Formats: sequence, C-alpha cells, structure tokens
Amino acid sequence: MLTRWLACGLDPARVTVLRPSGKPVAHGVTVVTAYPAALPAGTTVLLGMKPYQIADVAAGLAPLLTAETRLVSILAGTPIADLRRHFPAPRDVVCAMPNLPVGLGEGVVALYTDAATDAAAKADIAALIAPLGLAEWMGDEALFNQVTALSGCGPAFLFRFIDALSRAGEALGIPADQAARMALATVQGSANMAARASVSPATLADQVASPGGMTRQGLNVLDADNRLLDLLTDTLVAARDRGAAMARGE
Ligand SMILES: NC(=O)C1=CN([C@@H]2O[C@H](COP(=O)(O)OP(=O)(O)OC[C@H]3O[C@@H](n4cnc5c(N)ncnc54)[C@H](O)[C@@H]3O)[C@@H](O)[C@H]2O)C=CC1
Ligand SMILES: O=C(O)[C@@H]1CCC=N1
Repeated sequence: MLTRWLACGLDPARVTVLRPSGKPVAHGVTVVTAYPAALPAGTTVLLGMKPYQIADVAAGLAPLLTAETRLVSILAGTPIADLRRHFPAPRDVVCAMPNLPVGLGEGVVALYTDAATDAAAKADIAALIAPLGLAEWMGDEALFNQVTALSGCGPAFLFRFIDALSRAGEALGIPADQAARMALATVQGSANMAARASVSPATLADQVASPGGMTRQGLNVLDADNRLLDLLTDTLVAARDRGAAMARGE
C-alpha cells in the first residue's frame, strides 16, 4: 500500500513506520522501533502487524490514540468490535482488506466501517484507498471474511492456477520455460480482455469454444459435476472459516 501511495506522490516525510526490526522501508520514510511520546494531530494509524499481535501492539499504541486519530486495520479476521475494544479512543475506525496487487494500483480493497465513524472520515479514507485499485465498501461486516477469502487471498489462488496451467502444459510435453511464459501471458491477456469486455467471463468462455472444437472438450472437463466451481467454493470456504477461527483467537 505504501509503495503505491509513494508512487502516487505521497510525501514520504508524512509517513512514519513502526517496525521492530528497524529496517528501512522507503527513501524519506521515518522508521522507528519504539512508540513516540505522542502522535501529531490528524494522524491516521494503519495497523499491519499479524492479527494475533493486536493485544501486544495495543498495550503500546492505544494510550497514544485520541478521539481524533483515525484507525485503519488490515488485520485479517479482526472485526471492528475487537479493534474498538483494544483501541477505545478513536471515533473513526475502518477495516480494510487489501490484496497484493495494490502495489501496482491494480488491487482490490474491501472496506467496512460502523455507524460511529464520521462520514467525512469515511470519505477521506476512501480517497486514500482510491489509488490502490478497486475499492468496495461492504454493507455487512458478516461478509468480511468471505471477501477476504475472495479478493484478499485470491491472488494466491490465481498464482496457483497459473502454476498449474503451466505444469499441465509441461505434463503434455511443452518445454517448462515456454509453458510458464505462455500460461502467465494467457492469464494476463485473458484478465485484461475480461476487464474490458462488455459480456461476462462466462460468455467469453463460450466465445472461445468453437462448436465441436477443442475448447469445448476442455470446458466439459472443468464443468463436469461443477468440478471447478466446487473446488473454488471449497477453497473460499476454507479460507473464510480460518478468518472466523482467527476472530475467536484460535
Ligand atoms: N499478505 C497479504 O496479502 C495480506 C495481509 N493482510 C494482513 O496484513 C498483516 C500482515 O501480514 P503479512 O504481510 O503477511 O505479514 P508480514 O510478516 O509481512 O508483516 C508483519 C509486519 O508486522 C510488523 N511487526 C511485527 N511485530 C510488530 C509489533 N510488535 N508492532 C508493530 N509492528 C510489528 C513487522 O515489522 C512486519 O512489517 C496481517 O494482519 C494480515 O492479516 C491483509 C491483506 C492481505
Ligand atoms: O493469509 C492471510 O491471512 C491474509 C489475509 C488475506 C491475505 N493474506
């Protein structure tokens, strides 16, 4: 997220990162290893540590936050009530679930906030998120683990798909390096085409399939007994359920 914000012109002097390693983050960005005595007025705090670290981090950070500090969390499986319990002072609290392509400005960020959060803060945070890619406000927090499974975890599932397409080509005798290049370029071109198309991906799939041709035979394998759909549903369910377990502290 920071990479993209800096690329879009965010002044690095406005950013401070707290990370225990103290390793540099980006040119001009201050890195600290301990909490300062106070935060400047107007600070937005973005939580990006592992979800299970919330209590440890709150012990040092919560006393620095005021009603005016805006709090944005990207912690998976961490509902807004948990954030408010650990960080009671801020009025404005937003859950954001980004995915890795935000670094290119081609990510997806699911967003949720509650009624206590000011409309102006919501608008400011929407503006902050806008350069990262597609932003989707969720009306129902109960769906947050579901959208995390779809778009937050989604890049990993797509990377697996690219790898599997490549390895399947290799299994059919295509040299490994060529199969890898062709699988990646096929997914990239197809995603770009789907993004620009006026018809759905399902219709596009049918357009590739010449009647009685090769593609239809392949689609028949993916479609038999909803094989691909069931596989992906099971995948999202497993990821979603892990989010629910993390919210229970497991
Ligand atoms: N990896 C992904 O694609 C996504 C991750 N997330 C969330 O981002 C968070 C980080 O996950 P990863 O990037 O996988 O982990 P990571 O290990 O890359 O990042 C963890 C960060 O926490 C910092 N940290 C460790 N201890 C700390 C402490 N006591 N106080 C403050 N900072 C501390 C580390 O310096 C490190 O930068 C998690 O909450 C995860 O749920 C959310 C969306 C997508
Ligand atoms: O694996 C995780 O828990 C986080 C959530 C979305 C992507 N990574």
